[in-house]
Amino acid sequence: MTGKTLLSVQNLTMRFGGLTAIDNLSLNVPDQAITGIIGPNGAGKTTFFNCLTGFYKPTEGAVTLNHPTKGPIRLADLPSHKVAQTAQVVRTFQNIRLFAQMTVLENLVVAQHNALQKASMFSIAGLLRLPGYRKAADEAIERALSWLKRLNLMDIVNVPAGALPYGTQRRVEIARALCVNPLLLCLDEPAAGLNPKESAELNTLLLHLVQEEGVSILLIEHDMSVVMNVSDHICVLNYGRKIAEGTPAEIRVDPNVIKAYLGEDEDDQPVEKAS
Ligand SMILES: Nc1ncnc2c1ncn2[C@@H]1O[C@H](COP(=O)(O)OP(=O)(O)OP(=O)(O)O)[C@@H](O)[C@H]1O
Repeated sequence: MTGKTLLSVQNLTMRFGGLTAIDNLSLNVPDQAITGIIGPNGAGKTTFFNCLTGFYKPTEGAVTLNHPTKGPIRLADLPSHKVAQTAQVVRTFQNIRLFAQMTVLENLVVAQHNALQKASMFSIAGLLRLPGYRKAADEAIERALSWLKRLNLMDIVNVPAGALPYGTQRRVEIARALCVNPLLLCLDEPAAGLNPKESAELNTLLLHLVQEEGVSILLIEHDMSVVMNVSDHICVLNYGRKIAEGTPAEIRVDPNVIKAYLGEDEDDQPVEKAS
């Protein structure tokens, strides 16, 4: 952790008609750390990500990314495709969104379409394969291979994504998001569908990304074996409101959290897996 705040959320509210999905949320997301976002189903976690990444325009409030070289960027001022490019805030989704028929490498290169499109001058240079476009295409492949190496995925470079085991597909999704060079990586339930061994491997990967690669992570997760083991800081939402914030040790014993989430009826309990 650098002690700096990477993302400031101030009085964020998102309403859908009469339903308040995010209710006056304020939160400081630390730089080079993992911040867990937990809460029962419908608490507003994914809506929060949708507000960050420009998919929704918040009803009220502001989210500011404190960019190390560009200064403060108000995310709501950017069109959604610029949030990744300019503010370097990148997300993954609850359900896997890889192109199943494409190889792992192709999936990672396609993710860099913004840079390639710019270099193609929106088709002419690309069609003629002019040097500027070729350079951008080579760099996209190099960047993809570099992340695949760092994430130990080189043995599946040419395998169609759809043929991979579920846990590996999740890893490829994270590699693909990293190709966009995020400062803040927003992961929406990356442990969903993973077995305990895969969850433990995910923990190692997330800690590596923060400690060795300098990425900051916002992590929505129901799997407590992941969120409690890797988070530096946790924010708990319930009905769109922040009901607690603190270290994993503080959150585990917080009476409001136990009542609203951790201590629910057996059927609704978040997944506690041995790691
Ligand atoms: N586009 C939308 N239109 C109307 N209501 C919405 C919309 N998106 C989300 N909601 C509602 O906002 C509330 C919060 O939903 P959200 O998906 O953010 O919760 P969540 O905490 O991510 O839940 P889960 O853990 O089940 O993924 C829910 O009541 C949901 O039905």
